[in-house]
Amino acid sequence: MFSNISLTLQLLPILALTTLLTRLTWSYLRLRHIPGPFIASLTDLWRLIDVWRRDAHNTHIHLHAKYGDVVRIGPNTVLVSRPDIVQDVYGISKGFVKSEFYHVWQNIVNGKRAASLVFTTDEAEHAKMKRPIASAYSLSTLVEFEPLIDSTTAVFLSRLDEVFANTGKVCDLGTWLQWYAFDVIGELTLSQRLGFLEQAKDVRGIIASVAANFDRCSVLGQMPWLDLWTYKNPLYLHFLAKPVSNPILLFGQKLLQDRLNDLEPPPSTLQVQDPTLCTKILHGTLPSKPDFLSRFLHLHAEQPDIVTDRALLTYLFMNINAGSDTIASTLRAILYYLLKTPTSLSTLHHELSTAARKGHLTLPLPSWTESRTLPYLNAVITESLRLNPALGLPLERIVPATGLHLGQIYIPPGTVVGVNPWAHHRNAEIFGPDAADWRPERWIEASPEQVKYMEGNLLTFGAGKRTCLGRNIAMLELTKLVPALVMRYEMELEDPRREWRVVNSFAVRQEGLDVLIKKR
Ligand code: HEM
Repeated sequence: MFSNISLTLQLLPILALTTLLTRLTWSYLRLRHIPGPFIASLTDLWRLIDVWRRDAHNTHIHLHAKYGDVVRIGPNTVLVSRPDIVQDVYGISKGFVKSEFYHVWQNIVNGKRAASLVFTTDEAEHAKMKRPIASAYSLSTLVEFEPLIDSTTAVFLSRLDEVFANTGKVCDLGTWLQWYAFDVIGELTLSQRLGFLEQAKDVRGIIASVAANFDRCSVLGQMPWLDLWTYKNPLYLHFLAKPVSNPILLFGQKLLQDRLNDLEPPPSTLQVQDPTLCTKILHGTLPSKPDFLSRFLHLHAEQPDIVTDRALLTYLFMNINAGSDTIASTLRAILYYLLKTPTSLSTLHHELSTAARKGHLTLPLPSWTESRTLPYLNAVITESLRLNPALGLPLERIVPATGLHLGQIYIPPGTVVGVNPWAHHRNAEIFGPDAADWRPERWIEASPEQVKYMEGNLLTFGAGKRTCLGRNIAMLELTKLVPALVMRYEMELEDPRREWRVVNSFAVRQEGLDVLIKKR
Protein backbone atom coordinates (compact mmCIF):
# COMPACT_ATOMS: atom_id res chain seq x y z
CA MET A 1 0.00 0.00 0.00
CA PHE A 2 2.70 2.54 1.12
CA SER A 3 4.97 1.53 -1.73
CA ASN A 4 2.09 2.22 -4.19
CA ILE A 5 1.59 5.72 -2.79
CA SER A 6 5.30 6.50 -2.88
CA LEU A 7 5.49 5.22 -6.48
CA THR A 8 2.59 7.51 -7.43
CA LEU A 9 4.30 10.45 -5.71
CA GLN A 10 7.49 9.74 -7.61
CA LEU A 11 5.59 9.55 -10.89
CA LEU A 12 3.67 12.79 -10.33
CA PRO A 13 6.46 15.21 -11.36
CA ILE A 14 7.18 13.09 -14.44
CA LEU A 15 3.48 13.16 -15.34
CA ALA A 16 3.29 16.94 -14.83
CA LEU A 17 6.41 17.47 -16.93
CA THR A 18 5.09 15.24 -19.72
CA THR A 19 1.74 17.10 -19.73
CA LEU A 20 3.54 20.45 -19.85
CA LEU A 21 5.83 19.35 -22.69
CA THR A 22 2.91 17.90 -24.66
CA ARG A 23 0.98 21.15 -24.26
CA LEU A 24 3.97 23.25 -25.25
CA THR A 25 4.67 21.09 -28.30
CA TRP A 26 1.02 21.07 -29.34
CA SER A 27 0.63 24.82 -28.97
CA TYR A 28 3.94 25.40 -30.75
CA LEU A 29 3.03 23.12 -33.68
CA ARG A 30 -0.44 24.60 -34.17
CA LEU A 31 0.87 27.89 -35.56
CA ARG A 32 4.41 26.87 -36.49
CA HIS A 33 3.85 28.04 -40.07
CA ILE A 34 3.65 31.66 -38.85
CA PRO A 35 6.98 33.45 -38.42
CA GLY A 36 7.90 35.37 -35.29
CA PRO A 37 10.31 35.37 -32.34
CA PHE A 38 10.85 31.76 -31.25
CA ILE A 39 10.37 32.40 -27.51
CA ALA A 40 7.05 34.12 -28.25
CA SER A 41 5.80 30.92 -29.87
CA LEU A 42 6.34 29.09 -26.56
CA THR A 43 5.08 31.51 -23.94
CA ASP A 44 2.98 34.66 -23.54
CA LEU A 45 5.54 35.85 -21.03
CA TRP A 46 7.42 37.26 -24.02
CA ARG A 47 4.65 39.71 -24.90
CA LEU A 48 3.84 40.41 -21.28
CA ILE A 49 7.40 41.64 -20.73
CA ASP A 50 7.25 43.58 -23.96
CA VAL A 51 4.04 45.39 -22.95
CA TRP A 52 5.44 45.99 -19.47
CA ARG A 53 8.28 47.95 -21.13
CA ARG A 54 5.58 50.33 -22.46
CA ASP A 55 6.92 50.41 -25.99
CA ALA A 56 4.97 47.59 -27.65
CA HIS A 57 3.88 49.80 -30.57
CA ASN A 58 7.52 50.11 -31.66
CA THR A 59 8.14 46.39 -31.12
CA HIS A 60 5.20 45.63 -33.40
CA ILE A 61 6.41 48.03 -36.10
CA HIS A 62 9.82 46.30 -36.02
CA LEU A 63 8.28 42.81 -36.00
CA HIS A 64 6.35 43.57 -39.19
CA ALA A 65 9.51 44.98 -40.80
CA LYS A 66 11.41 41.81 -39.89
CA TYR A 67 8.85 39.00 -40.33
CA GLY A 68 6.27 40.41 -42.75
CA ASP A 69 2.56 41.14 -42.47
CA VAL A 70 1.60 38.12 -40.34
CA VAL A 71 3.65 37.58 -37.16
CA ARG A 72 3.25 35.16 -34.27
CA ILE A 73 3.60 37.04 -30.97
CA GLY A 74 2.31 34.35 -28.61
CA PRO A 75 1.61 30.60 -28.55
CA ASN A 76 -1.94 31.43 -29.67
CA THR A 77 -1.63 35.06 -30.76
CA VAL A 78 -0.97 36.55 -34.18
CA LEU A 79 -0.32 40.14 -35.19
CA VAL A 80 -1.44 41.19 -38.67
CA SER A 81 -1.10 44.24 -40.91
CA ARG A 82 -2.10 44.02 -44.56
CA PRO A 83 -4.58 45.76 -46.87
CA ASP A 84 -8.16 44.55 -46.28
CA ILE A 85 -7.38 43.15 -42.83
CA VAL A 86 -9.62 45.71 -41.15
CA GLN A 87 -12.62 44.38 -43.06
CA ASP A 88 -11.53 40.74 -42.71
CA VAL A 89 -11.20 40.81 -38.92
CA TYR A 90 -13.36 43.68 -37.71
CA GLY A 91 -16.07 43.63 -40.41
CA ILE A 92 -19.63 43.61 -39.04
CA SER A 93 -20.67 40.12 -40.16
CA LYS A 94 -17.31 38.37 -39.82
CA GLY A 95 -18.03 36.82 -36.43
CA PHE A 96 -14.76 37.74 -34.69
CA VAL A 97 -15.37 38.51 -31.01
CA LYS A 98 -13.21 40.34 -28.47
CA SER A 99 -10.58 38.20 -26.72
CA GLU A 100 -9.97 37.60 -23.00
CA PHE A 101 -7.66 40.62 -23.01
CA TYR A 102 -10.83 42.66 -22.44
CA HIS A 103 -11.94 40.58 -19.41
CA VAL A 104 -9.07 42.00 -17.42
CA TRP A 105 -10.47 45.53 -17.84
CA GLN A 106 -13.93 44.68 -16.54
CA ASN A 107 -14.79 46.30 -13.21
CA ILE A 108 -16.04 44.46 -10.18
CA VAL A 109 -19.03 46.05 -8.45
CA ASN A 110 -20.29 44.37 -5.26
CA GLY A 111 -18.39 41.22 -6.12
CA LYS A 112 -19.80 40.89 -9.65
CA ARG A 113 -18.35 41.82 -13.00
CA ALA A 114 -19.76 45.05 -14.46
CA ALA A 115 -18.39 45.17 -17.99
CA SER A 116 -18.81 48.47 -19.79
CA LEU A 117 -19.68 48.63 -23.47
CA VAL A 118 -16.00 48.77 -24.47
CA PHE A 119 -14.94 45.76 -22.44
CA THR A 120 -17.78 43.29 -22.71
CA THR A 121 -16.89 40.31 -24.91
CA ASP A 122 -20.45 39.01 -25.02
CA GLU A 123 -22.00 40.25 -28.26
CA ALA A 124 -25.61 39.76 -27.07
CA GLU A 125 -24.93 41.76 -23.91
CA HIS A 126 -23.16 44.39 -26.00
CA ALA A 127 -26.18 44.81 -28.29
CA LYS A 128 -28.51 45.05 -25.27
CA MET A 129 -26.37 47.74 -23.63
CA LYS A 130 -25.76 49.73 -26.77
CA ARG A 131 -29.29 49.86 -28.20
CA PRO A 132 -30.85 52.35 -25.76
CA ILE A 133 -27.99 54.85 -25.76
CA ALA A 134 -26.60 54.79 -29.30
CA SER A 135 -28.71 57.72 -30.54
CA ALA A 136 -27.25 60.00 -27.84
CA TYR A 137 -23.89 59.74 -29.65
CA SER A 138 -25.17 60.24 -33.19
CA LEU A 139 -24.06 62.95 -35.58
CA SER A 140 -27.44 64.69 -35.39
CA THR A 141 -27.15 65.35 -31.62
CA LEU A 142 -23.68 66.86 -31.89
CA VAL A 143 -24.68 70.51 -32.04
CA GLU A 144 -26.57 70.09 -28.77
CA PHE A 145 -23.25 69.34 -27.07
CA GLU A 146 -21.42 72.35 -28.48
CA PRO A 147 -22.22 74.79 -25.64
CA LEU A 148 -20.82 72.29 -23.14
CA ILE A 149 -17.54 72.05 -25.03
CA ASP A 150 -17.40 75.83 -25.48
CA SER A 151 -17.76 76.47 -21.76
CA THR A 152 -14.74 74.27 -20.93
CA THR A 153 -12.70 75.67 -23.81
CA ALA A 154 -13.40 79.17 -22.50
CA VAL A 155 -12.05 78.15 -19.09
CA PHE A 156 -9.05 76.47 -20.71
CA LEU A 157 -8.11 79.53 -22.76
CA SER A 158 -8.54 81.89 -19.84
CA ARG A 159 -6.31 79.65 -17.68
CA LEU A 160 -3.63 79.50 -20.40
CA ASP A 161 -3.77 83.31 -20.67
CA GLU A 162 -3.51 83.76 -16.95
CA VAL A 163 -0.88 81.15 -16.03
CA PHE A 164 1.36 81.14 -19.12
CA ALA A 165 0.70 83.75 -21.82
CA ASN A 166 0.72 86.61 -19.28
CA THR A 167 3.73 85.31 -17.36
CA GLY A 168 6.04 83.73 -19.96
CA LYS A 169 6.29 80.53 -17.86
CA VAL A 170 6.89 77.23 -19.67
CA CYS A 171 3.64 75.29 -20.06
CA ASP A 172 3.51 71.51 -19.66
CA LEU A 173 0.87 71.52 -22.36
CA GLY A 174 0.49 67.72 -22.34
CA THR A 175 -0.76 67.82 -18.75
CA TRP A 176 -3.05 70.79 -19.36
CA LEU A 177 -4.55 69.07 -22.41
CA GLN A 178 -5.28 66.06 -20.24
CA TRP A 179 -6.99 68.24 -17.64
CA TYR A 180 -8.95 69.85 -20.45
CA ALA A 181 -10.04 66.46 -21.82
CA PHE A 182 -11.21 65.29 -18.38
CA ASP A 183 -13.09 68.52 -17.74
CA VAL A 184 -14.81 68.39 -21.14
CA ILE A 185 -16.01 64.85 -20.61
CA GLY A 186 -17.28 65.94 -17.18
CA GLU A 187 -19.24 68.78 -18.84
CA LEU A 188 -20.59 66.54 -21.59
CA THR A 189 -21.58 63.78 -19.23
CA LEU A 190 -22.72 65.65 -16.12
CA SER A 191 -22.77 69.38 -17.02
CA GLN A 192 -20.01 69.64 -14.50
CA ARG A 193 -16.33 70.21 -15.05
CA LEU A 194 -14.42 67.84 -12.83
CA GLY A 195 -12.28 70.78 -11.64
CA PHE A 196 -8.89 69.92 -13.16
CA LEU A 197 -8.46 73.22 -15.01
CA GLU A 198 -9.76 75.35 -12.16
CA GLN A 199 -7.55 73.68 -9.56
CA ALA A 200 -4.63 73.02 -11.93
CA LYS A 201 -4.11 69.61 -10.39
CA ASP A 202 -5.08 65.98 -10.67
CA VAL A 203 -8.35 66.18 -8.69
CA ARG A 204 -8.62 63.26 -6.23
CA GLY A 205 -5.65 61.65 -7.97
CA ILE A 206 -8.06 60.38 -10.63
CA ILE A 207 -5.66 60.73 -13.55
CA ALA A 208 -2.91 58.90 -11.65
CA SER A 209 -5.35 56.10 -10.71
CA VAL A 210 -6.54 55.79 -14.29
CA ALA A 211 -2.93 55.56 -15.49
CA ALA A 212 -2.16 52.91 -12.85
CA ASN A 213 -5.19 50.93 -13.99
CA PHE A 214 -4.05 51.11 -17.63
CA ASP A 215 -0.51 50.10 -16.63
CA ARG A 216 -1.74 47.05 -14.74
CA CYS A 217 -4.47 45.85 -17.12
CA SER A 218 -2.39 46.26 -20.28
CA VAL A 219 0.23 43.91 -18.83
CA LEU A 220 -2.14 41.38 -17.24
CA GLY A 221 -4.14 41.40 -20.49
CA GLN A 222 -1.28 39.51 -22.13
CA MET A 223 -1.84 36.56 -19.76
CA PRO A 224 -5.44 37.09 -18.62
CA TRP A 225 -5.41 34.06 -16.31
CA LEU A 226 -3.01 36.01 -14.07
CA ASP A 227 -5.83 38.45 -13.37
CA LEU A 228 -8.04 35.59 -12.16
CA TRP A 229 -5.31 34.60 -9.72
CA THR A 230 -4.78 38.15 -8.46
CA TYR A 231 -7.28 41.02 -8.73
CA LYS A 232 -10.26 38.84 -9.66
CA ASN A 233 -9.35 36.02 -7.34
CA PRO A 234 -12.64 35.08 -5.55
CA LEU A 235 -10.93 35.09 -2.13
CA TYR A 236 -9.50 38.55 -2.68
CA LEU A 237 -12.86 39.81 -3.95
CA HIS A 238 -14.72 38.31 -1.01
CA PHE A 239 -12.46 39.36 1.84
CA LEU A 240 -10.34 42.29 0.72
CA ALA A 241 -11.78 44.18 -2.23
CA LYS A 242 -14.01 47.23 -1.70
CA PRO A 243 -17.57 47.03 -3.14
CA VAL A 244 -16.55 49.59 -5.78
CA SER A 245 -12.83 50.02 -6.19
CA ASN A 246 -12.32 51.75 -9.52
CA PRO A 247 -11.71 55.48 -8.81
CA ILE A 248 -13.70 56.63 -11.83
CA LEU A 249 -16.64 54.46 -10.84
CA LEU A 250 -16.50 55.87 -7.31
CA PHE A 251 -16.36 59.39 -8.63
CA GLY A 252 -19.20 58.66 -11.09
CA GLN A 253 -21.23 57.19 -8.24
CA LYS A 254 -20.84 60.37 -6.18
CA LEU A 255 -21.73 62.66 -9.06
CA LEU A 256 -24.72 60.50 -9.95
CA GLN A 257 -25.94 60.67 -6.35
CA ASP A 258 -25.52 64.48 -6.31
CA ARG A 259 -27.59 64.72 -9.44
CA LEU A 260 -30.30 62.38 -8.14
CA ASN A 261 -30.42 64.50 -4.98
CA ASP A 262 -30.83 67.48 -7.29
CA LEU A 263 -27.65 69.15 -6.07
CA GLU A 264 -26.33 71.80 -8.42
CA PRO A 265 -22.62 71.67 -9.21
CA PRO A 266 -20.58 74.26 -7.30
CA PRO A 267 -20.28 77.56 -9.18
CA SER A 268 -17.03 78.32 -10.96
CA THR A 269 -14.57 80.24 -8.79
CA LEU A 270 -12.64 81.60 -11.74
CA GLN A 271 -12.07 85.30 -12.23
CA VAL A 272 -12.13 85.44 -16.01
CA GLN A 273 -10.69 88.65 -17.44
CA ASP A 274 -11.64 88.18 -21.11
CA PRO A 275 -15.33 89.20 -21.50
CA THR A 276 -15.79 87.13 -24.70
CA LEU A 277 -14.77 84.01 -22.80
CA CYS A 278 -16.60 84.95 -19.61
CA THR A 279 -20.11 84.72 -21.04
CA LYS A 280 -19.40 81.24 -22.35
CA ILE A 281 -18.53 79.92 -18.91
CA LEU A 282 -21.73 80.84 -17.14
CA HIS A 283 -23.85 77.76 -16.84
CA GLY A 284 -27.00 79.83 -16.56
CA THR A 285 -26.71 80.69 -20.25
CA LEU A 286 -26.67 77.06 -21.36
CA PRO A 287 -29.77 75.26 -22.54
CA SER A 288 -31.36 72.99 -19.94
CA LYS A 289 -28.80 70.29 -19.34
CA PRO A 290 -28.40 68.52 -22.66
CA ASP A 291 -25.72 66.31 -21.08
CA PHE A 292 -25.38 62.53 -21.30
CA LEU A 293 -26.61 61.92 -17.77
CA SER A 294 -29.94 63.67 -18.48
CA ARG A 295 -30.32 61.46 -21.52
CA PHE A 296 -29.43 58.31 -19.56
CA LEU A 297 -31.82 59.29 -16.74
CA HIS A 298 -34.58 59.80 -19.27
CA LEU A 299 -33.92 56.31 -20.63
CA HIS A 300 -33.85 54.96 -17.09
CA ALA A 301 -37.33 56.38 -16.50
CA GLU A 302 -38.60 54.90 -19.79
CA GLN A 303 -36.94 51.46 -19.60
CA PRO A 304 -35.98 50.78 -15.97
CA ASP A 305 -35.47 47.06 -16.64
CA ILE A 306 -32.84 47.69 -19.28
CA VAL A 307 -31.26 50.94 -18.14
CA THR A 308 -30.95 49.85 -14.52
CA ASP A 309 -29.16 51.79 -11.74
CA ARG A 310 -26.13 49.62 -12.28
CA ALA A 311 -26.24 50.23 -16.06
CA LEU A 312 -26.44 54.00 -15.43
CA LEU A 313 -23.22 53.91 -13.46
CA THR A 314 -21.53 51.77 -16.10
CA TYR A 315 -22.52 54.25 -18.82
CA LEU A 316 -21.05 57.12 -16.80
CA PHE A 317 -17.84 55.18 -16.23
CA MET A 318 -17.67 54.29 -19.91
CA ASN A 319 -17.83 57.93 -21.02
CA ILE A 320 -15.22 59.18 -18.57
CA ASN A 321 -12.90 56.25 -19.11
CA ALA A 322 -13.14 56.00 -22.90
CA GLY A 323 -13.46 59.69 -23.67
CA SER A 324 -10.68 61.36 -21.67
CA ASP A 325 -7.26 59.76 -22.14
CA THR A 326 -7.97 59.05 -25.79
CA ILE A 327 -8.79 62.69 -26.50
CA ALA A 328 -5.81 63.90 -24.45
CA SER A 329 -3.45 61.62 -26.37
CA THR A 330 -4.77 62.84 -29.71
CA LEU A 331 -4.64 66.53 -28.75
CA ARG A 332 -1.05 66.15 -27.59
CA ALA A 333 -0.16 64.48 -30.88
CA ILE A 334 -1.77 67.22 -32.97
CA LEU A 335 0.08 69.96 -31.08
CA TYR A 336 3.36 68.03 -31.01
CA TYR A 337 3.42 67.36 -34.75
CA LEU A 338 2.39 70.93 -35.54
CA LEU A 339 5.06 72.43 -33.29
CA LYS A 340 7.72 70.04 -34.62
CA THR A 341 6.81 71.04 -38.19
CA PRO A 342 6.56 74.86 -38.37
CA THR A 343 5.57 74.73 -42.08
CA SER A 344 2.45 72.73 -41.17
CA LEU A 345 1.67 75.15 -38.34
CA SER A 346 1.96 78.20 -40.59
CA THR A 347 -0.13 76.55 -43.36
CA LEU A 348 -2.82 75.85 -40.80
CA HIS A 349 -2.64 79.34 -39.35
CA HIS A 350 -2.94 80.78 -42.84
CA GLU A 351 -6.05 78.69 -43.58
CA LEU A 352 -7.66 79.69 -40.30
CA SER A 353 -6.90 83.40 -40.52
CA THR A 354 -8.16 83.54 -44.10
CA ALA A 355 -11.42 81.93 -42.97
CA ALA A 356 -11.67 84.33 -40.00
CA ARG A 357 -11.05 87.36 -42.22
CA LYS A 358 -13.86 86.27 -44.54
CA GLY A 359 -16.16 85.87 -41.53
CA HIS A 360 -16.19 82.07 -41.86
CA LEU A 361 -14.58 81.32 -38.51
CA THR A 362 -15.92 82.66 -35.22
CA LEU A 363 -13.30 83.58 -32.65
CA PRO A 364 -12.30 82.95 -29.92
CA LEU A 365 -14.48 79.80 -30.09
CA PRO A 366 -15.02 78.44 -33.60
CA SER A 367 -18.18 76.48 -34.29
CA TRP A 368 -18.27 72.92 -35.58
CA THR A 369 -20.13 73.88 -38.76
CA GLU A 370 -17.33 76.31 -39.58
CA SER A 371 -14.30 74.24 -38.72
CA ARG A 372 -15.42 70.88 -40.09
CA THR A 373 -15.18 72.24 -43.67
CA LEU A 374 -11.58 73.50 -43.44
CA PRO A 375 -9.45 71.09 -45.51
CA TYR A 376 -6.02 71.62 -43.96
CA LEU A 377 -7.32 71.56 -40.40
CA ASN A 378 -9.06 68.27 -41.09
CA ALA A 379 -5.98 66.86 -42.82
CA VAL A 380 -3.88 67.78 -39.76
CA ILE A 381 -6.32 66.02 -37.44
CA THR A 382 -6.59 62.89 -39.60
CA GLU A 383 -2.82 62.67 -40.02
CA SER A 384 -2.37 62.87 -36.23
CA LEU A 385 -5.02 60.21 -35.71
CA ARG A 386 -3.11 58.06 -38.21
CA LEU A 387 0.38 58.47 -36.74
CA ASN A 388 -0.71 58.53 -33.11
CA PRO A 389 -3.74 56.27 -32.62
CA ALA A 390 -4.67 56.71 -28.95
CA LEU A 391 -4.89 52.95 -28.36
CA GLY A 392 -1.49 51.38 -28.97
CA LEU A 393 -1.94 47.62 -28.55
CA PRO A 394 -3.54 45.16 -30.98
CA LEU A 395 -7.35 45.23 -30.83
CA GLU A 396 -7.57 41.49 -30.16
CA ARG A 397 -10.26 39.28 -31.62
CA ILE A 398 -10.83 35.49 -31.68
CA VAL A 399 -10.88 33.73 -35.05
CA PRO A 400 -14.34 32.13 -35.52
CA ALA A 401 -15.09 28.57 -36.67
CA THR A 402 -14.52 29.51 -40.34
CA GLY A 403 -10.80 30.16 -39.69
CA LEU A 404 -8.98 33.05 -41.32
CA HIS A 405 -7.29 32.76 -44.73
CA LEU A 406 -4.63 35.38 -45.35
CA GLY A 407 -3.30 34.57 -48.80
CA GLN A 408 -1.29 31.36 -48.35
CA ILE A 409 -1.49 31.52 -44.58
CA TYR A 410 -4.31 29.84 -42.72
CA ILE A 411 -5.08 30.84 -39.13
CA PRO A 412 -7.18 28.23 -37.33
CA PRO A 413 -10.31 28.93 -35.26
CA GLY A 414 -9.70 29.95 -31.66
CA THR A 415 -6.50 31.84 -32.46
CA VAL A 416 -6.29 35.40 -31.14
CA VAL A 417 -5.55 37.85 -33.96
CA GLY A 418 -5.04 41.57 -33.67
CA VAL A 419 -4.02 44.58 -35.68
CA ASN A 420 -1.95 47.18 -33.88
CA PRO A 421 -3.09 50.55 -35.30
CA TRP A 422 0.38 52.04 -34.75
CA ALA A 423 1.98 49.44 -37.01
CA HIS A 424 -0.87 49.20 -39.51
CA HIS A 425 -1.00 52.97 -40.04
CA ARG A 426 2.67 52.91 -41.04
CA ASN A 427 2.11 50.24 -43.69
CA ALA A 428 3.66 51.62 -46.89
CA GLU A 429 1.45 49.41 -49.09
CA ILE A 430 -1.54 51.38 -47.86
CA PHE A 431 -0.28 54.87 -47.02
CA GLY A 432 2.62 55.17 -49.45
CA PRO A 433 6.42 55.06 -49.15
CA ASP A 434 6.41 57.98 -46.71
CA ALA A 435 3.90 56.24 -44.42
CA ALA A 436 6.13 56.72 -41.36
CA ASP A 437 6.31 60.49 -41.86
CA TRP A 438 4.01 63.29 -40.75
CA ARG A 439 2.51 64.77 -43.92
CA PRO A 440 -1.05 66.13 -43.65
CA GLU A 441 -0.90 66.97 -47.36
CA ARG A 442 -1.33 63.26 -48.20
CA TRP A 443 -5.05 63.62 -47.36
CA ILE A 444 -5.42 66.63 -49.67
CA GLU A 445 -3.32 65.45 -52.63
CA ALA A 446 -4.77 61.92 -52.85
CA SER A 447 -7.65 61.12 -55.21
CA PRO A 448 -11.10 60.65 -53.59
CA GLU A 449 -10.74 56.86 -54.12
CA GLN A 450 -7.32 56.80 -52.47
CA VAL A 451 -8.60 58.87 -49.53
CA LYS A 452 -11.48 56.43 -49.11
CA TYR A 453 -9.08 53.50 -49.24
CA MET A 454 -6.75 55.04 -46.64
CA GLU A 455 -9.68 55.97 -44.40
CA GLY A 456 -10.96 52.38 -44.64
CA ASN A 457 -7.61 51.24 -43.26
CA LEU A 458 -7.59 53.60 -40.29
CA LEU A 459 -8.18 51.77 -37.06
CA THR A 460 -7.85 54.70 -34.67
CA PHE A 461 -11.50 54.44 -33.68
CA GLY A 462 -11.69 50.67 -34.13
CA ALA A 463 -14.03 49.25 -36.76
CA GLY A 464 -17.22 47.28 -37.37
CA LYS A 465 -19.72 46.55 -34.62
CA ARG A 466 -17.32 47.60 -31.89
CA THR A 467 -16.30 50.88 -33.49
CA CYS A 468 -15.92 53.84 -31.13
CA LEU A 469 -19.29 55.15 -30.04
CA GLY A 470 -17.79 58.51 -29.11
CA ARG A 471 -16.13 59.13 -32.45
CA ASN A 472 -18.40 62.03 -33.43
CA ILE A 473 -17.96 63.66 -30.03
CA ALA A 474 -14.19 63.22 -30.32
CA MET A 475 -14.11 64.83 -33.77
CA LEU A 476 -16.32 67.65 -32.51
CA GLU A 477 -13.93 68.35 -29.66
CA LEU A 478 -10.73 68.13 -31.72
CA THR A 479 -12.07 70.19 -34.59
CA LYS A 480 -13.19 72.99 -32.28
CA LEU A 481 -10.24 73.19 -29.89
CA VAL A 482 -7.31 73.07 -32.32
CA PRO A 483 -8.29 76.21 -34.30
CA ALA A 484 -9.12 78.02 -31.06
CA LEU A 485 -5.58 77.38 -29.75
CA VAL A 486 -3.77 78.09 -33.01
CA MET A 487 -5.63 81.38 -33.54
CA ARG A 488 -5.15 82.64 -30.01
CA TYR A 489 -1.51 81.74 -29.32
CA GLU A 490 1.89 81.75 -30.86
CA MET A 491 3.34 78.51 -29.54
CA GLU A 492 6.79 76.96 -29.75
CA LEU A 493 8.46 73.97 -28.15
CA GLU A 494 10.75 74.93 -25.30
CA ASP A 495 13.42 72.68 -26.80
CA PRO A 496 12.57 71.92 -30.46
CA ARG A 497 15.31 69.24 -30.67
CA ARG A 498 13.94 67.15 -27.82
CA GLU A 499 11.69 64.18 -28.70
CA TRP A 500 8.72 63.39 -26.52
CA ARG A 501 8.41 60.13 -24.62
CA VAL A 502 5.56 57.84 -25.66
CA VAL A 503 4.29 55.52 -22.91
CA ASN A 504 2.10 52.71 -24.18
CA SER A 505 -0.29 51.18 -21.65
CA PHE A 506 -2.95 50.44 -24.31
CA ALA A 507 -3.88 54.13 -24.02
CA VAL A 508 -0.87 56.00 -25.31
CA ARG A 509 0.23 58.87 -23.10
CA GLN A 510 3.06 61.13 -24.13
CA GLU A 511 5.37 63.08 -21.90
CA GLY A 512 7.52 66.14 -22.51
CA LEU A 513 5.30 68.56 -24.44
CA ASP A 514 6.80 71.69 -22.87
CA VAL A 515 5.69 74.79 -24.73
CA LEU A 516 6.19 78.57 -24.65
CA ILE A 517 2.92 80.40 -25.22
CA LYS A 518 2.34 84.00 -26.30
CA LYS A 519 -0.95 85.64 -27.19
CA ARG A 520 -1.15 86.57 -30.89
C1 HEM B 1 -9.76 60.59 -30.12
C2 HEM B 1 -10.57 60.05 -29.26
C3 HEM B 1 -10.97 58.60 -29.21
C4 HEM B 1 -10.33 57.51 -29.73
C5 HEM B 1 -9.03 57.47 -30.52
C6 HEM B 1 -11.14 56.35 -29.40
C7 HEM B 1 -10.83 55.06 -29.78
C8 HEM B 1 -11.67 53.96 -29.58
C9 HEM B 1 -11.40 52.63 -30.06
C10 HEM B 1 -10.17 52.19 -30.85
C11 HEM B 1 -12.43 51.85 -29.69
C12 HEM B 1 -12.60 50.37 -30.01
C13 HEM B 1 -11.80 49.53 -29.04
C14 HEM B 1 -11.74 48.08 -29.40
O1 HEM B 1 -12.13 47.64 -30.48
O2 HEM B 1 -11.29 47.37 -28.54
C15 HEM B 1 -13.35 52.68 -28.95
C16 HEM B 1 -14.53 52.23 -28.40
C17 HEM B 1 -15.37 53.04 -27.69
N1 HEM B 1 -15.24 54.39 -27.45
FE1 HEM B 1 -13.79 55.59 -28.15
N2 HEM B 1 -12.23 56.76 -28.69
C18 HEM B 1 -12.16 58.13 -28.55
C19 HEM B 1 -13.07 58.94 -27.90
C20 HEM B 1 -14.20 58.51 -27.29
C21 HEM B 1 -15.16 59.36 -26.61
C22 HEM B 1 -15.05 60.88 -26.50
C23 HEM B 1 -16.12 58.54 -26.09
C24 HEM B 1 -17.35 58.89 -25.31
C25 HEM B 1 -17.88 60.05 -25.18
C26 HEM B 1 -15.79 57.18 -26.50
C27 HEM B 1 -16.55 56.06 -26.20
C28 HEM B 1 -16.29 54.80 -26.68
C29 HEM B 1 -17.17 53.67 -26.43
C30 HEM B 1 -18.45 53.69 -25.64
C31 HEM B 1 -16.59 52.56 -27.08
C32 HEM B 1 -17.12 51.13 -27.12
C33 HEM B 1 -17.94 50.92 -28.36
C34 HEM B 1 -18.50 49.53 -28.46
O3 HEM B 1 -17.83 48.54 -28.15
O4 HEM B 1 -19.66 49.45 -28.90
N3 HEM B 1 -14.62 57.20 -27.21
N4 HEM B 1 -12.87 53.97 -28.91
